[in-house]
Amino acid sequence: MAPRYYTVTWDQLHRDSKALAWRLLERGPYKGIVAITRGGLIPAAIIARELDCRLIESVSIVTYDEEKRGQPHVAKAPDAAGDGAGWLIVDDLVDTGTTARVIRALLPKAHFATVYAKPAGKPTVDTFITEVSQDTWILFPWDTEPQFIAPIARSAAQ
Ligand SMILES: O=P(O)(O)OC[C@H]1O[C@H](OP(=O)(O)OP(=O)(O)O)[C@H](O)[C@@H]1O
Ligand SMILES: Nc1nc2[nH]cnc2c(=O)[nH]1
Ligand SMILES: [Mg+2]
Repeated sequence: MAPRYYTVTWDQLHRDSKALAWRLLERGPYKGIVAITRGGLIPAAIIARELDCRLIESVSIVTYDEEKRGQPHVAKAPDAAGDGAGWLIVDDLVDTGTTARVIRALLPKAHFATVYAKPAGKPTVDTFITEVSQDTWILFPWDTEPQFIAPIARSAAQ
């Protein structure tokens, strides 16, 4: 079945990431933030700014090639962060929870937060802001660009 799409604009991503920062504030302070590249980098930057956190670590877990899911592969493990105690992990979303399970194995004591969550991934995340259905594919601002769309009257006539 073709997925439905949920398009997230820069403004919306900024607003949703700030909402996540508000929720995370009461659980802090954190020793630092671990951003899961690449999707977690922008939310992590916004959250780091709001939580006044300057220590940012990155982990690269590659699970998808566009919309096709493969075996998760750790392209870069965390250099610092130990077992994750006192650290905050940030990603843009959880879908199946595959990436989350890999990061949890690497940093079992960290707090894991995402901006968006789908039902299958929800049990793997500690804090998130917006839930979308499992058959929805989230399109981030970096996945899209504005383009010409024909007037409704013209496209309806075809
Ligand atoms: O819960 P899951 O089913 O594992 O899916 C969620 C992960 O998939 C996407 O990353 P992706 O592997 O596409 O890499 P990217 O962040 O570099 O685009 C997204 O940024 C999450 O990290
Ligand atoms: N952009 C994007 N990447 C994903 N990786 C896993 N699920 C998704 C999704 O819904 N949107
Ligand atoms: Mg990712």
